[in-house]
Amino acid sequence: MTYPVALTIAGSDSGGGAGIQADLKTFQERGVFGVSALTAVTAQNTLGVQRVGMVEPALLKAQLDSIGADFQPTAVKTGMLGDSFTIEQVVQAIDAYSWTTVIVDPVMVAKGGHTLLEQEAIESLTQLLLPKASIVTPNVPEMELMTGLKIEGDSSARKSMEALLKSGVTAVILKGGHRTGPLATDLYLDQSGREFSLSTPRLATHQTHGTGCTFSAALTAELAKDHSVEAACTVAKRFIQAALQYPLSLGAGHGPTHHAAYRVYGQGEGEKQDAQAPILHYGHVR
Ligand SMILES: Nc1ncnc2c1ncn2[C@@H]1O[C@H](COP(=O)(O)OP(=O)(O)O)[C@@H](O)[C@H]1O
Ligand SMILES: Cc1ncc(COP(=O)(O)O)c(N)n1
Repeated sequence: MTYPVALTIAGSDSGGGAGIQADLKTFQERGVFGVSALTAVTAQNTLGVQRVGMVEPALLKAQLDSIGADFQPTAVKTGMLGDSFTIEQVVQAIDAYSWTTVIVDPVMVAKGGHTLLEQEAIESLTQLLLPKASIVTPNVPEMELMTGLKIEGDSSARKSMEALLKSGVTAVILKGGHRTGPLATDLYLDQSGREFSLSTPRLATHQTHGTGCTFSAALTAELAKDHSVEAACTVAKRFIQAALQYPLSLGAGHGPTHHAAYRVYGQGEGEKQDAQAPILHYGHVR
């Protein structure tokens, strides 16, 4: 059996908690070989983003072609894409190399408020990239920007998921980090009408830099190993919960999550049973 390969197409975070760095650390933790194509370089730390430079288009294309010519990634993840032109290039590579399992984390704004996707590129993302995607994993602000619908409760959350499915994406996971309440609940809905939710206790922490990248990278790794969508979502939720629960306390701002925590502190099995294991609910997303 060949070792599974996962590709991340994303920006570099010099602070190591988000972006390409979070993705590759997570891929390694989950036992897949990570390859990467950089879209942008950010000068960034736990205090914020100090500078952003896009990778020149020909160099991005060369990276995608190098990977496409020599590897067969069984899952591909996108993170920070920056602008419309980059999105178009990514779509071309998906077509050219027939990458079929594509997870889109629609990164738009960093936790510190810095814009990571031009406003005008949101339309390219929903119209060009989402029709090629297996799963899109927006947080609440990203969902509101993509659909133009305000999310105030569970019924508006569900409506916005239905609206986003019209883009042609196979499945939507609406992440619950930006909502309130005792549980951090992620909602899943797909084109076939299958739905479930994953809940864990909401942790009181500011060490949340890169949560979205880490969650979607864990999801991508599990799908690269050909695990079912449901099993992959469950592992991703456990992985991010452990990463938030056992912080490293690095930096003076929004610190990174602990990418090794799931392996080191518990995987919700046997003796290592994790009290924070997610509650999986099937049926109607309220
Ligand atoms: N305080 C928290 N406690 C527990 N889980 C959280 C917390 N914040 C975020 N999560 C989880 O982390 C993952 C990423 O969600 P979110 O923070 O909304 O994404 P993003 O980084 O894109 O804003 C989701 O599974 C979400 O439920
Ligand atoms: C290169 C890069 N990609 C993604 C994020 C989003 O992560 P977060 O929302 O936690 O700031 C980021 N800050 N930097």
